Amino acid sequence: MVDTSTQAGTSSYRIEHDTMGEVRVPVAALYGAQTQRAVENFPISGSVLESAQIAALARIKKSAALANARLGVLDAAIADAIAAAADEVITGRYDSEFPIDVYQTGSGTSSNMNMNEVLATLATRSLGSPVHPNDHVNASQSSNDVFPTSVHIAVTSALIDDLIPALDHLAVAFEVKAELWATAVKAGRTHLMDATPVTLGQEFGGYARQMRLGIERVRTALPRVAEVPLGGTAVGTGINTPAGFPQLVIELLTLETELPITEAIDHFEAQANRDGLVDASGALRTIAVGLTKICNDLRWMGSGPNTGIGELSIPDLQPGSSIMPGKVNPVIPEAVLMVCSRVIGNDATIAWSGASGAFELNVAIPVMGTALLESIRLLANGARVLADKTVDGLEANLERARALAESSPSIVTPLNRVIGYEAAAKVAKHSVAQGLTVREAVIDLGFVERGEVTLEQLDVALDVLSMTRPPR
Ligand SMILES: O=C(O)C[C@H](O)C(=O)O
Repeated sequence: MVDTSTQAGTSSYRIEHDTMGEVRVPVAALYGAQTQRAVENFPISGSVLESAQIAALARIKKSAALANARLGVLDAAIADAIAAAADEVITGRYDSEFPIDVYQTGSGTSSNMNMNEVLATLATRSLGSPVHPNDHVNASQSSNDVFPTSVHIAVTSALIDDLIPALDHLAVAFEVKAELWATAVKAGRTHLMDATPVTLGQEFGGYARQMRLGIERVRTALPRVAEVPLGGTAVGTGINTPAGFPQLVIELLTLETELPITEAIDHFEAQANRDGLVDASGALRTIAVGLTKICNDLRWMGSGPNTGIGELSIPDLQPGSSIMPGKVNPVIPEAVLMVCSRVIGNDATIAWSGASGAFELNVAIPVMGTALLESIRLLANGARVLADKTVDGLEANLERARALAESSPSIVTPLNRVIGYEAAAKVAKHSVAQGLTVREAVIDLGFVERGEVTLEQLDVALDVLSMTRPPR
């Protein structure tokens, strides 16, 4: 397809052809006419495909070339040249040859053709005879099965290799604190109002479990993300593939990626929607919702130093204010809160895009892939940063935490069973109104004098630590 002649005044370009005619392409580019058209058609976001997805596309092309050779569709030398070219692209050294905007054709055809053109150029060079982007590199394939498969592969890999280990790392950090603070009593709070006591260990154990459930949610979504449409070609029928192609190409792809990729059980389902991605994003949204709550808890507990709750000291990482000297802020929880905002926003994008299909094809796949890969990266990095730069270094202000627990009027609750709910409510209100402890308020209101409760009963009932361990 390459016309090596250059026109006067266009020496930095070469002329390429496609089925629509001639296109001027930068002289050194490995890509061809269709990529150049897409670059010019979609100057929208300035964001291109993630490197992980480019590598996944190249792995698919390599597996397809080898499968095609084995099934007699491609000459072995051409297939080997394509596979070798794909290996080079997988290293990332040619990422700049993939300049097409994410906001492009909804099937990802432009990016599929970009890969076909780059591999065709590299394979042509190494083979010394023409390798065609469509006839050879794209043989037995369509963008409609290849491009979504590349998203699913990149997402599967990122979930297994990045997100799950990062969430585990954060869960361990919470578990360490849960054990350390097993008896560190503090005020419970519901509706942001004083409630009965808990321990810091109980709260942090809850956070750890929340992260472990997040891992379970991701693991549950994984098999559906790893089920790929490759082999269905244009509409799921597998038109233009040799018999046995889907099974063989996916077997080779599994070896190539070392991921638990499986062939779609129903190629029409797998091609017509991207529910697996919507599902995975839902798991990420739940994790982001949980992390938002946890980061806010940490900020509240670390608020102060003098006018806040101050049960925790959050590690000082950097001066907080350009104007208020000595002020230090909870910068990591704030950063992670923004991560969560983005993940929740990306989930809305992914859900809406997931609905953007008709009949045999979804037509919002590039943005789904990019948003999902971004969410995974942000959550994985955010979880690690939160663990290493905040949770690990948290210190409990044990005396302050206990004093606040003891000052909660809700510690009157165990007295319900001794003096009744209504009398206990009077005690709670009296303690707040008069600035007394609950114990003092009980005595002040004459409950001991009247023999309605003994001092020994009071000591047992008002022990804040024992309130954190109700009999089971
Ligand atoms: O690019 C292709 O292989 C197919 C395209 O997405 C289409 O369905 O029109």
